[in-house]
Amino acid sequence: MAELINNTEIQERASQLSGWTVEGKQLRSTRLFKDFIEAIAFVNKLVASSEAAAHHPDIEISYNKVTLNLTTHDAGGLTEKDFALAQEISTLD
Ligand SMILES: C[C@H](O)[C@H](O)[C@H]1CNC2=NC(N)=NC(=O)C2=N1
Repeated sequence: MAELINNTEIQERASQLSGWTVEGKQLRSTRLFKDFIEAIAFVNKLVASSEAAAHHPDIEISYNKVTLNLTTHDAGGLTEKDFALAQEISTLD
Protein backbone atom coordinates (compact mmCIF):
# COMPACT_ATOMS: atom_id res chain seq x y z
CA MET A 1 0.00 0.00 0.00
CA ALA A 2 1.25 3.53 -0.75
CA GLU A 3 2.55 5.44 2.28
CA LEU A 4 0.82 8.53 3.59
CA ILE A 5 2.78 11.78 3.22
CA ASN A 6 3.11 13.84 6.40
CA ASN A 7 1.49 17.27 6.70
CA THR A 8 4.71 19.27 6.45
CA GLU A 9 5.69 17.51 3.26
CA ILE A 10 2.17 17.83 1.89
CA GLN A 11 2.34 21.63 2.23
CA GLU A 12 5.80 21.72 0.66
CA ARG A 13 4.85 19.47 -2.25
CA ALA A 14 1.57 21.31 -2.84
CA SER A 15 3.34 24.67 -3.01
CA GLN A 16 5.35 23.32 -5.93
CA LEU A 17 2.21 22.21 -7.78
CA SER A 18 0.54 24.73 -10.03
CA GLY A 19 -3.24 24.98 -9.79
CA TRP A 20 -3.79 22.55 -6.91
CA THR A 21 -4.74 23.18 -3.30
CA VAL A 22 -4.90 20.89 -0.29
CA GLU A 23 -8.43 20.48 1.06
CA GLY A 24 -8.43 18.15 4.05
CA LYS A 25 -7.07 14.83 2.83
CA GLN A 26 -7.43 15.71 -0.84
CA LEU A 27 -5.66 17.62 -3.58
CA ARG A 28 -8.16 19.79 -5.45
CA SER A 29 -7.98 21.61 -8.76
CA THR A 30 -10.66 23.59 -10.59
CA ARG A 31 -10.35 24.40 -14.28
CA LEU A 32 -12.59 26.68 -16.33
CA PHE A 33 -13.23 26.12 -20.04
CA LYS A 34 -15.05 27.91 -22.84
CA ASP A 35 -18.05 25.60 -22.70
CA PHE A 36 -19.27 22.09 -21.80
CA ILE A 37 -17.67 20.53 -24.90
CA GLU A 38 -14.23 21.83 -23.93
CA ALA A 39 -14.77 20.72 -20.34
CA ILE A 40 -15.59 17.19 -21.46
CA ALA A 41 -12.64 17.17 -23.86
CA PHE A 42 -10.40 17.90 -20.87
CA VAL A 43 -12.04 15.12 -18.84
CA ASN A 44 -11.39 12.71 -21.72
CA LYS A 45 -7.71 13.64 -21.63
CA LEU A 46 -7.59 12.44 -18.03
CA VAL A 47 -8.45 8.87 -19.01
CA ALA A 48 -5.06 7.83 -20.40
CA SER A 49 -2.95 9.17 -17.53
CA SER A 50 -5.36 7.92 -14.88
CA GLU A 51 -5.52 4.43 -16.33
CA ALA A 52 -1.74 4.29 -16.77
CA ALA A 53 -1.29 5.28 -13.11
CA ALA A 54 -4.18 3.04 -11.93
CA HIS A 55 -5.19 6.14 -10.00
CA HIS A 56 -8.25 8.25 -10.77
CA PRO A 57 -9.48 11.69 -9.81
CA ASP A 58 -13.00 12.20 -8.50
CA ILE A 59 -14.54 14.55 -11.05
CA GLU A 60 -17.24 17.21 -10.69
CA ILE A 61 -18.49 18.83 -13.89
CA SER A 62 -20.65 21.94 -13.89
CA TYR A 63 -21.13 23.18 -17.46
CA ASN A 64 -17.66 24.67 -18.23
CA LYS A 65 -16.12 24.04 -14.80
CA VAL A 66 -14.26 20.84 -13.94
CA THR A 67 -13.17 20.16 -10.36
CA LEU A 68 -10.80 17.31 -9.66
CA ASN A 69 -10.16 15.72 -6.28
CA LEU A 70 -7.33 13.30 -5.65
CA THR A 71 -6.74 11.11 -2.62
CA THR A 72 -5.58 7.56 -2.00
CA HIS A 73 -8.57 5.72 -0.60
CA ASP A 74 -6.90 2.62 0.77
CA ALA A 75 -4.18 4.68 2.53
CA GLY A 76 -6.76 7.13 3.89
CA GLY A 77 -5.06 10.30 2.67
CA LEU A 78 -2.47 11.79 0.34
CA THR A 79 0.35 9.69 -1.07
CA GLU A 80 2.95 9.99 -3.79
CA LYS A 81 0.37 8.62 -6.23
CA ASP A 82 -1.78 11.73 -5.78
CA PHE A 83 1.09 14.15 -6.27
CA ALA A 84 2.41 12.27 -9.30
CA LEU A 85 -0.99 12.28 -11.00
CA ALA A 86 -1.67 15.91 -10.07
CA GLN A 87 1.67 16.90 -11.61
CA GLU A 88 0.86 15.03 -14.80
CA ILE A 89 -2.64 16.53 -15.03
CA SER A 90 -1.12 20.01 -14.62
CA THR A 91 0.64 19.52 -17.95
CA LEU A 92 -2.66 18.90 -19.82
CA ASP A 93 -4.34 21.80 -21.68
C1 LIG B 1 -7.26 -1.48 -7.28
C2 LIG B 1 -7.07 -0.08 -7.73
O1 LIG B 1 -5.72 0.18 -8.00
C3 LIG B 1 -7.54 0.91 -6.68
O2 LIG B 1 -8.88 0.70 -6.36
C4 LIG B 1 -7.29 2.33 -7.09
C5 LIG B 1 -8.07 2.78 -8.28
N1 LIG B 1 -8.02 4.23 -8.43
C6 LIG B 1 -7.83 5.04 -7.37
N2 LIG B 1 -7.88 6.34 -7.49
C7 LIG B 1 -7.73 7.16 -6.45
N3 LIG B 1 -7.78 8.49 -6.63
N4 LIG B 1 -7.51 6.67 -5.23
C8 LIG B 1 -7.43 5.36 -5.00
O3 LIG B 1 -7.21 4.97 -3.85
C9 LIG B 1 -7.58 4.48 -6.10
N5 LIG B 1 -7.48 3.18 -5.96
